[in-house]
Amino acid sequence: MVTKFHILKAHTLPLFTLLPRTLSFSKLPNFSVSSISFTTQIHAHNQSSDPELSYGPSLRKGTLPPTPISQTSLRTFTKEDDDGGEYNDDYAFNEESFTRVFDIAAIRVPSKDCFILENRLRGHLLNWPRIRNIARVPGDDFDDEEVKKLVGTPSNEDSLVSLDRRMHGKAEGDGEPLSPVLHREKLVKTFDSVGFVNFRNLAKMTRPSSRKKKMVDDEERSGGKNKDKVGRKGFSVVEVVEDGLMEGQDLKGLLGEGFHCRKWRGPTRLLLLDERYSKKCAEELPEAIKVVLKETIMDDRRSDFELVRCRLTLFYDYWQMDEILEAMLPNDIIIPSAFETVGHVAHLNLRDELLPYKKLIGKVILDKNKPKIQTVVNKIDSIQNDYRTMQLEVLAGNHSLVTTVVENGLQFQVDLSTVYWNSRLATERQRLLNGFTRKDVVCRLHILLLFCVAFKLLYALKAMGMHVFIFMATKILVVSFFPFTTISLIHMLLPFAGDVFSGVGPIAISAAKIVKRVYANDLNPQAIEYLERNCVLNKLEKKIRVFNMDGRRFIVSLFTSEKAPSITQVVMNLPNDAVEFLDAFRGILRGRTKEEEYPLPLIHVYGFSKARDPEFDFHERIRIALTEVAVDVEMRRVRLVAPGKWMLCASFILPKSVAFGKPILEL
Ligand SMILES: C[S@@+](CC[C@H](N)C(=O)[O-])C[C@H]1O[C@@H](n2cnc3c(N)ncnc32)[C@H](O)[C@@H]1O
Repeated sequence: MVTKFHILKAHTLPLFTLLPRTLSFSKLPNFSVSSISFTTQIHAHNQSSDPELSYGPSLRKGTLPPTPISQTSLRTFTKEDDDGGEYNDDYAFNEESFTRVFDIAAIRVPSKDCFILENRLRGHLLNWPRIRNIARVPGDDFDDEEVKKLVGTPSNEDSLVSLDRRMHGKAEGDGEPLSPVLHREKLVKTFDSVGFVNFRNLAKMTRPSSRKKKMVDDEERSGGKNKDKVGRKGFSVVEVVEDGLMEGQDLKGLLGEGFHCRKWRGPTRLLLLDERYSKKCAEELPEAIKVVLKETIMDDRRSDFELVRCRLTLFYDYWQMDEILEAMLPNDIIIPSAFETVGHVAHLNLRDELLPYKKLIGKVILDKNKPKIQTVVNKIDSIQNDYRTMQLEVLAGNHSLVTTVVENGLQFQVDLSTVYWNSRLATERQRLLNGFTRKDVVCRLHILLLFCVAFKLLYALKAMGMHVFIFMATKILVVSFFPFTTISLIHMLLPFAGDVFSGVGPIAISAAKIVKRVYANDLNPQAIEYLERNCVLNKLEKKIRVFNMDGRRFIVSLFTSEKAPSITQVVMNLPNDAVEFLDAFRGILRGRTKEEEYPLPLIHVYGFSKARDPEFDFHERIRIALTEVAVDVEMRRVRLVAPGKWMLCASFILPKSVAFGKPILEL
């Protein structure tokens, strides 16, 4: 899977500066340097001072928080070196420098009206991505003063304590019998885990849900750092700075003399207003807001509105990956545009100019894509070895490259450091396998159906005593199905497939869901290990036979065995070299009797071509490898792998003259 995260764009605004303060090199594996230390110093801007800045949240707007950046947020990464010793990969990554504070205005409304008003005022609300227009602040559900008034003024300190205890559900000890709920709560507190054995339902009711538990765990891990943050992921917080915006300018001006600004009573919510109204007083707010609020008051005389000034703080977690990277990387660098994901691994292919920032990029990608992404790697070199494995460097996260990929409903375990895997080929594999269904099963089922209908007809004719017709029908059957003799019938009922370069089995295992049996082979013993695991993982081990040998030898041994007549499809997915292996098919059926009855396999071979006419070029190479003048090939472009370099798939029925010809190979 490829994740796009940014349109290529060099940033132009000079408001940001990344100051690679110290670049201390001593022990990095390939550079003979070990640590790169950066401190980002990103200048926030007064949100309203630059009219050129567009609407919406931006790291280039807002202000920095008043408190100084703590040293604890400067993270140091420690990892093991090749000899098992630890070394510091020290680069300071300052998450707090991405905190931005925005001054905004809000209307405090009764909670019962908030959704209706949100709908009606939508065009005038903040409408920032991932920030809800309706905000909550601590204490917006209760008015303690009001509750105390209702209960009566407590006479002394003891009764105040008692009142407080009751308001917070701790009624025990003040003489009142416990309510059933409080009684249950008390029971829960006094039970240990053994006690739950006798009270299973109680345990179920009181045990925190796994989600809640996870949130608590996260809270503990962050050392309470997120405690004061609100929002879905704790990435933002809204605080009321000033009640009643601007001295003496309450909503009377906005809503007319009949409106009296009163202290808030009962549950309330904040409707965050458009950032353009942040400094506006009540009179300056648009007419539309005034009309809506007036109508609401007319409908319900108890409704109150209050214009308040708020502070909206957005933390590191709020900003998108591209915003953070754009802020951190120097202005003249184009930030990475995409990465591929393989299970929990994000796979980058960084350009040279990005290599000094690779760890920073890795960390941002990891932070912004957790928990799905657990590891970020960079491809070090182009694929050059026989097993087509990639050399990868772990940039961030855990160092395990063993991951599980789900493709077309099947699971594949892979170790990216030892086996080949390419998620980009998922669609191609599916397309190829759709062809399997059509040609091997559907078409064969049609023929079988025809057989059944014909025999049923014969039976009916016999029952009716129409012997002349039986004779004629039998004759037609024999003539029309003459080519389908015993071997052909086996072939029809048991279509088998061969995968010469199977890797960990994405094609072989998917094919096993369609055909009767698959013979899968790979030269890489590690790939074979994972192929076997994946067969079991997908409960298809009974339908797949696994081989670990050279492709040529595999082709020859497959077709010299008694399974040969059943092999209907052969896949050869090793685009760099597969075509060179086609010579193995020459003479594979030589010496077989009943030559004309032998069904010939459909071969799918992949290849690359940089030629001007890639199809012609690839066709030529196929003909040369088979030493055959005429081969009827169906050719398809799969994808452009590099500028001017196509990956192609050629499918053709193995020509009889090749299969029964003189072998080129002596294995
Ligand atoms: C491009 S990968 C394709 C794997 C698989 N079909 C897939 O789509 O993921 C090619 C595979 O061929 C294997 N291979 C390379 N040379 C081989 C050879 N001479 N004989 C058999 N397998 C070979 C490699 O180990 C690798 O797993």
